[in-house]
Amino acid sequence: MTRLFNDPAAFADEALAGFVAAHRRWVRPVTGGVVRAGGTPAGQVAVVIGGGSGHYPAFSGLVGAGLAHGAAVGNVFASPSAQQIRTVAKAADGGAGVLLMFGNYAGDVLHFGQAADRLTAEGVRAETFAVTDDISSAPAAEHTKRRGIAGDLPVFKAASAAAEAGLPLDEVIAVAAHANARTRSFGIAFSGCTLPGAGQPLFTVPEGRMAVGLGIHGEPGIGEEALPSADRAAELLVASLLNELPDGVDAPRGRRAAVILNGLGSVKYEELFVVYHRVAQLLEEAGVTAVEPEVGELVTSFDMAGVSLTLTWLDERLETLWTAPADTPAYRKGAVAAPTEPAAAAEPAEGAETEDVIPDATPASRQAAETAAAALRVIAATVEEHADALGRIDAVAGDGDHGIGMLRGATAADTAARTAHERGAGAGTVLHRAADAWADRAGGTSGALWGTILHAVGDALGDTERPTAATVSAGVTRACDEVRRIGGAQVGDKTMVDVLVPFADTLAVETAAGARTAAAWDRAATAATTAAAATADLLPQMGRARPHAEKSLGTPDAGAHSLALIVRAVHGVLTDTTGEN
Ligand SMILES: Nc1ncnc2c1ncn2[C@@H]1O[C@H](COP(=O)(O)OP(=O)(O)O)[C@@H](O)[C@H]1O
Ligand SMILES: O=C(COP(=O)(O)O)[C@@H](O)CO
Repeated sequence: MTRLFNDPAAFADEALAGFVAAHRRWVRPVTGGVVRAGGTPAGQVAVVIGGGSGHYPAFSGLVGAGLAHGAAVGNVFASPSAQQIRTVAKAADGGAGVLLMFGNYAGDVLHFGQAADRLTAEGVRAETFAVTDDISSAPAAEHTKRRGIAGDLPVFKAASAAAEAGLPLDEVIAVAAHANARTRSFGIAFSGCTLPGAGQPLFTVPEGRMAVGLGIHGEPGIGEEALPSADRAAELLVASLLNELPDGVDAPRGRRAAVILNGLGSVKYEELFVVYHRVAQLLEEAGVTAVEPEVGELVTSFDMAGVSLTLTWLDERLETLWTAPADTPAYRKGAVAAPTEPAAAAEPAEGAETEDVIPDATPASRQAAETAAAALRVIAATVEEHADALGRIDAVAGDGDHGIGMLRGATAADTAARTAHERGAGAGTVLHRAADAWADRAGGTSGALWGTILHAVGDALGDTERPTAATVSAGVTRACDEVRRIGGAQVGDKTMVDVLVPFADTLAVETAAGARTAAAWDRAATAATTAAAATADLLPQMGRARPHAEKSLGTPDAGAHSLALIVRAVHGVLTDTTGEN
């Protein structure tokens, strides 16, 4: 249970403010997160890590000499937005490029990828790297689909130490890839976490049982077993990792490994030590030398009761990087060198980058903008009405935050759309402003995808022409193509794509047959509703729910369901404002 909070929606922001107040020796706040208080030494590659809140000390607690140069901090269990990541990276850039590092989650992949694109376009060389250490989240043959859990730390540390040693960006990336390929984690859980303000945990484990193969967002385990003794738990963890050695490590005997026994939030340190006692014995029996082991809370999940074991199979180079000094709020070892001259702080003052000019629009487009703004109003109201239910659907096999994220995004989009409309914007600009606000405020997978959808429709509508059924349909088709392109999901993967495709296709068919906008939209929305319900029979192949595929059978996909609710509600606006049907 998370007991101490004010407004649950403000929890992540308030926690970050308190963290900064307590750790000014190491960090300074910037828009979207924190950077090292002393800045990045000039000419050094900056490693910017990030992810959702709720995992402390990941990610802000790992910023400091020898470790990250900055951290982008998202809302609870949601990736930071591309805009947040961009501003943190610009503030951290020391002139030698930026490596953006994160755990492999759909939202993080989308937002960090978009941030890298924007940074590159602005002249800052930026690359991304996703950590994939959790062996329970996909088979070895599909290791690129694996999640990042406590293995984040040794991979971040290897890359950061390489940057600190003055290596150029390409070599820092190669170090990250090598460390990641040699890092494996496996975990067990005894109870789920309760998000601030939530009445119940994201999952429960029956008395006397444990979940095997935990996630760090309250995702239920992939299996369940009888609760073991501490020694049995240690045996399961060690055996699971020794069972899957990385390429280049033929046998454990004679090897050296960085070892992390990680508590997820409410397992006491003494319990961890009891488990580690047996872990250390087992590794020794297997002939593995544990190098500077860490036993404690390094990547958490609020109050989740669980523990994971991480091994990074070291070679000489990785051992040097693992044992290199570090000095951060939550992780310290050795003595770090005195800071060298930092690069000049590069964060632009908020709002100072470009003057906020609303592009010219024709009267016809400004009139259409009224409909667009009204649609955003209805979307926000619809999401608000269904937010709790969306969270419950998402909690079945995901992280339970779909309602929260959608509400943050839709509310921000509504405000941005209304403001732009009041300032005389055309339909395209209203939708672009709404898109940016949604993605920036919500973060997470759905934030990135809804930002993409609204942007694509805005592109099609523009600020000049009076939108027709054909331009609206073209915009929706474009949105559908873009979502498939950036997310990589296909129909049948149990995502919002299962609804977006029939919605776009029906709209196109009806429009080509001569239907007016509202009538075509009505039939497309009906197809969307049917398709959303049908996702209940699918097994998820993408996103957070994938490792828990069986659990999600019988429940529709959260993002598919919210999309269907939204397009149905928007039909009311089209009917009301155009009088068509
Ligand atoms: N690769 C993808 N392509 C399209 N949609 C996706 C993809 N991955 C996840 N989704 C959609 O995102 C929804 C979850 O959104 P959100 O709650 O923001 O997720 P998360 O908490 O995992 O970031 C899923 O229900 C699914 O519809
Ligand atoms: O949950 C996180 C990010 O993934 P999403 O896909 O945006 O939910 C975050 O807590 C870990 O980075």
